[in-house]
Amino acid sequence: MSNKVEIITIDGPSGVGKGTLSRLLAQKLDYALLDSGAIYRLAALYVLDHVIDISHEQLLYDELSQLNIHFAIEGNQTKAFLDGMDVTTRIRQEQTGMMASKIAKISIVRDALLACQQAFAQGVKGLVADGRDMGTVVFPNARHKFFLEAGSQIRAQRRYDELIAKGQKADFTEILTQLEARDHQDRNREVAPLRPAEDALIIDTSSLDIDGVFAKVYAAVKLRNNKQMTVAIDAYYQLLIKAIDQLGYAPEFLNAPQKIDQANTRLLCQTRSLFFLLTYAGLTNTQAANAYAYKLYQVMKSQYFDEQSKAWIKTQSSKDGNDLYEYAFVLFTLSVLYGTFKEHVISEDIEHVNELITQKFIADDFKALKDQHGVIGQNALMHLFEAYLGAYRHTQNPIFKTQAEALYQKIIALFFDHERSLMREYSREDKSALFEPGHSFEWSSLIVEAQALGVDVDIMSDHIGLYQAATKVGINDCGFIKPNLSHDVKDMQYRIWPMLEYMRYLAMTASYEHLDNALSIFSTVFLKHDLPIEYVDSEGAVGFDDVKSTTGYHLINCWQYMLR
Ligand SMILES: Nc1ncnc2c1ncn2[C@@H]1O[C@H](COP(=O)(O)OP(=O)(O)O)[C@@H](O)[C@H]1O
Ligand SMILES: Nc1ccn([C@H]2C[C@H](O)[C@@H](COP(=O)(O)OP(=O)(O)O)O2)c(=O)n1
Repeated sequence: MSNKVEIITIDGPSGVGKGTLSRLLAQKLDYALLDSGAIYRLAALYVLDHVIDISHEQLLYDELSQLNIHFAIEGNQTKAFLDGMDVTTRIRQEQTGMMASKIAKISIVRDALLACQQAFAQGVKGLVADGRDMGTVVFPNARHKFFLEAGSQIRAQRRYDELIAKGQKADFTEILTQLEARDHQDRNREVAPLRPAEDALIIDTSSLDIDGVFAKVYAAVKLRNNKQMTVAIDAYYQLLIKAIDQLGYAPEFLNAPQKIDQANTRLLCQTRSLFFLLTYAGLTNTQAANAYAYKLYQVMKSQYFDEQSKAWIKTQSSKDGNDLYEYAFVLFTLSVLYGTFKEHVISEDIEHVNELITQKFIADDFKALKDQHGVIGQNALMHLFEAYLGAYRHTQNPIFKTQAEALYQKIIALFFDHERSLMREYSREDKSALFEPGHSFEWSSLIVEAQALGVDVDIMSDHIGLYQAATKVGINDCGFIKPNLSHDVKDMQYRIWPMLEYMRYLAMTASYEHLDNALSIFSTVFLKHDLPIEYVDSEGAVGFDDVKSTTGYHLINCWQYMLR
């Protein structure tokens, strides 16, 4: 982001807690504070005091763009002044608020007050901006955007309690009616209506107290500024593009492309690297990353797509020979690619690979997989489910929603262990069945994502239960969440990807406290020289100091939710 001043925008309806939160944040971070509502209220008071005809737009613009206002901090109160007069109490009266909301609908008024609001970001190291359109209009490039929500009853109750606490008279019904009228006016106006910016984090404060809201927002700001993760992602990106420049495709071992063998050209590396590049480009606005992604797409297609039969074929086998796994990644990656480039040819590719998967695996109820392995890899089906979600998200084609729902039912029947509340690794009733916590974390995230997309995942919608069960396994059996590496665990149990999947779920569900903690463990254990390292042994030593192309997928997937 080009902005050097760190700007945090807090938008939302009346009584949701914007002002309270903004003050706390500004204090904690030692940033300046913009209460834009107060500016609209000062303008409203000016209009009321001078009996200005608000239908006379030119007059309104001339007067309001010259408004003589200032704020002064006295004790723990911010006082507002209009033409040198202290009007702190008067601007808080509801009739002033109502007039503020009324003039706020007029486009020319918003124009007149824009420069005055933006000026708050000058000459300060940081700014917390509280209002209705801070993230959408006034500071669209702000680094951190939040939108607070809460039901109108709750918000009216807060206002009521506030007035009673101040010893003032209050009528709940009247407060509620006025608040809803103002909400309606603010949300439905044509110019700069109250709505969350696309990149804002929406926080429902209904069941959170002030400390709870503050903790969430403060932690989210800290996470977004998490330098180590950002540095690791950038280092990974540099390594990846260097390898592509050298070889023309994505190799399996990014830091040792000399380890080239047949497997290095496999489809999977191309898809995951492509996903990394596209997501990286989206998050950092690096156009070159998109160009590399497109290049890999062409490599992938020239090597693995048969123009004559219009089929994706595998010319080289992956390590585990699990075709579906790779095809699922092709479908997933092509969907994200389509989301970026919107090319017809990519949507045709999506159709081809979807057709192939349906014919080769779904039509015979995965018999081909069973014959091949005796067991069905839960992981391959999970990635197919993920691919259907991605395809539905990026193409909006309802067929993928239907496919996702059908597959989900199938997977739950095959793999969900109701007793342990975990996903089993193998389909057969095998006593040695594995419970890989990393995959259960991935499942937890996928359920959250499916729910957000409106995909029916009712059969096992309890992602929290799944996450908790997986956390227990993760700590007790694998130990990867623990910072202390000296206790007795099997070698190679500290793997980077389950840790990243654990963190992705925490980021998706905004469990910031745990995430912050996990991140510090992650950066001390898994980052060496800023690069994400695959394995650490039970002594805490780096087992494999490889940087694998597959890690990029987990890394960027986690990061993208940390930034939301
Ligand atoms: N999360 C919360 N839980 C309970 N009360 C809150 C919360 N946030 C704010 N309040 C109280 O609600 C009232 C309105 O908050 P305020 O910050 O003025 O809202 P806004 O600026 O969005 O209109 C205040 O009395 C404040 O102390
Ligand atoms: N950025 C802003 C801030 C306030 N307004 C308008 C709409 C609001 O109803 C009024 C009063 O805002 P204020 O934030 O003081 O209101 P509350 O404290 O939330 O009740 O001003 C706006 O349109 N844009």
